[in-house]
Amino acid sequence: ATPFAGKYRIIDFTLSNCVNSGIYDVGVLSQHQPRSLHEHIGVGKPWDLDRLQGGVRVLHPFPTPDGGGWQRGTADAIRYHLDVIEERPVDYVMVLAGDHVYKMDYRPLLDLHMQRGADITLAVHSVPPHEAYRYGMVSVDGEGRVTKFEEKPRRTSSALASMGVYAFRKDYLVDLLYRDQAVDFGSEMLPRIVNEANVCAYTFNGYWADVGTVQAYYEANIALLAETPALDLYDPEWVVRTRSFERPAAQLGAEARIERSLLCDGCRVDGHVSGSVIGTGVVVGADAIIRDSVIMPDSVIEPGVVLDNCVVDKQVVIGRDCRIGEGSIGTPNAAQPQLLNTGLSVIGKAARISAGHTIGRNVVVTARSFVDQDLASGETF
Ligand SMILES: Nc1ncnc2c1ncn2[C@@H]1O[C@H](COP(=O)(O)OP(=O)(O)O[C@H]2O[C@H](CO)[C@@H](O)[C@H](O)[C@H]2O)[C@@H](O)[C@H]1O
Repeated sequence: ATPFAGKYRIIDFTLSNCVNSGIYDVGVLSQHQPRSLHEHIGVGKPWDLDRLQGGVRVLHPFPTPDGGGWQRGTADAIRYHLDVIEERPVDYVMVLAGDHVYKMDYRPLLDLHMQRGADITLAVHSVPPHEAYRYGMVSVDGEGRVTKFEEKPRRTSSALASMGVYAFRKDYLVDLLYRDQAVDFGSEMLPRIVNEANVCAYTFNGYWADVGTVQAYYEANIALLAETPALDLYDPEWVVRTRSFERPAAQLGAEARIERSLLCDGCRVDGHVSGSVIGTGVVVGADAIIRDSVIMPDSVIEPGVVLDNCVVDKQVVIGRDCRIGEGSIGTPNAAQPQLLNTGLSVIGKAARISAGHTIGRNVVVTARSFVDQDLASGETF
């Protein structure tokens, strides 16, 4: 449910792909902090998923008599709710990641899956060699059959990443989850079952970003500011739907300057914004400067603040004249290895930073904290 591109949530992309592909029966598996996901999805109205038959439902983990209650991976999460799948009169089930930004019609993938009579069809996307360590890497024979699956290899000769988008024959999925107690598709099941099952690959060439790290999240937001972004959010043929609240138009003061940025409804800007994504309802005070940053909805940047290379979560207040994102880019953040050397500073949800402080790069301020001091590059507060 993390905001993306100022007015969307990341889950909107997958839900919109479903309905734009004619899939109207969707379960959303949640685990961590499900409340905002629940509030966002509600009964599914924005996606036309508020239905008596099918529609969308959020599926939680629950305690079981044998001590279960916490899903240990993607396969385990589906095993918990297997009865929901079993009771459906369908032949095919798609399993989709919820933290990806992409516009994909799943129908050609399903067509291929049916034509080939596959047990599983994996959507694959080419990635550069230095990113292979983040993905399940797939080798495919001349007929499109997956011959090898290596989860997050250090080295590989394959350039095709599994997108974490799977089509299953329902009977195969149900049987697999009963007989195989592995908890994760990518790290445990797929490397094994490519040898015994009919696993096919479907190549997707469109824009696709797994935004599961802060760096990838930031880059995917900033990529929207290109003259012709790879991800077109203005395409009337593929509308990305979201739950939006009625907000007044964005308002710019007499001294405001905005360049190469996205500005959402309900904003009030009096300062200078460049190369940034400014979410719904954000306030940018006079003489504030925001550069190359992502500001999520309803945060307040008070007058005179300077922000560089920041990701600011929702409902944050940054007090007057603070300077964030200064100093050496290379100072590593020991507690947050994924931020190492990215140079980004991250301010967590509803944090308060009192006036006049200087905060360096690679800094993480955790959600709801109150910062009343300077923070050097690489610190976590
Ligand atoms: N217990 C749980 N309950 C509900 N949802 C859960 C869950 N555990 C994970 N998920 C969701 O499943 C998706 C993928 O999960 P992970 O983050 O564990 O895998 P990762 O992205 O590292 O690799 C995976 O995705 C990449 C593509 O991004 C593939 O290349 C790789 O093979 C594959 O393992 C995410 O949307 C995540 O939120």
